[in-house]
Amino acid sequence: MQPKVKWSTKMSYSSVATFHTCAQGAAGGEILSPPAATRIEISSVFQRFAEAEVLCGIDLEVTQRRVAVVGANGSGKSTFARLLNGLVLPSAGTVRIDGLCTARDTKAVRRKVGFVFQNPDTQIVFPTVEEDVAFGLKGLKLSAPERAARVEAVLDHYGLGALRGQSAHKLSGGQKQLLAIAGVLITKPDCVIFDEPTTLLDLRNARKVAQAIAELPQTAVVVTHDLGLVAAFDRVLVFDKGRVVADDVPNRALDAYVRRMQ
Ligand SMILES: Nc1ncnc2c1ncn2[C@@H]1O[C@H](COP(=O)(O)OP(=O)(O)OP(=O)(O)O)[C@@H](O)[C@H]1O
Repeated sequence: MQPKVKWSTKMSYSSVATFHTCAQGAAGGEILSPPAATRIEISSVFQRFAEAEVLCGIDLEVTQRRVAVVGANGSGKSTFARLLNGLVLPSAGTVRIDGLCTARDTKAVRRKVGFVFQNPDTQIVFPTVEEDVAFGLKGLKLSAPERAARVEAVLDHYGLGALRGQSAHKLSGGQKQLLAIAGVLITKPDCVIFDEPTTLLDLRNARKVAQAIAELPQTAVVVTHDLGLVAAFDRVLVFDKGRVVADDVPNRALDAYVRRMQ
């Protein structure tokens, strides 16, 4: 049985001086209100790979903006994260994002939900910083000035403006992670999934990425082993052996996790 918690919708992020706001301004649109929080509905989800049952009957409704997923190695966290934008489709059950079914409406879900991988090298595909970040706009119907404005806004926001002509693969680990985040956010997804975004980073770069996540106006679901990262989140899900074994505000959920790991 998963613990039942009555959640209130609240916004824990403080900064609204975000790329989202900047880019809309740069592109000539309205600024002001952040997007509504994304509704994630997961009903009776099982995930099997060959004989292995990796997720065993997950039922969740998520409407908070900052949600962390923690748990032991191999407990199913990344698989869960991949379900949220249709990278993995459930063996049984349904995943809905703002009413869209990941199995049936996969393309629309992918447009809505961005995914930042643990290792930015897997996400960086173009030679220069500017080309790489602009790639996400390829499928969108934008005019050349709109494209240029979005690229400039996102590069400036993540401190990459001066590096725009540089080889993306020559960036530092932290700069690469920020580039990977920029490459996802330039498409303005409603929700962003991060799979262990700070694992490969030193303290300074981990802090930069944590700040980038904290500033997002969108919903963010973050898989992490970095418990400090999630202290100010709205909700923490603790996974163990494919099940959600605690689902609570950070201090209570993290206490439950630490007790399990002893
Ligand atoms: N595509 C796949 N095919 C087969 N098995 C898989 C696949 N993806 C994940 N698994 C298995 O599912 C289990 C859960 O993996 P997952 O990556 O979701 O765990 P995790 O909690 O994110 O682990 P970690 O903290 O180590 O990153 C593991 O045993 C893994 O080997």
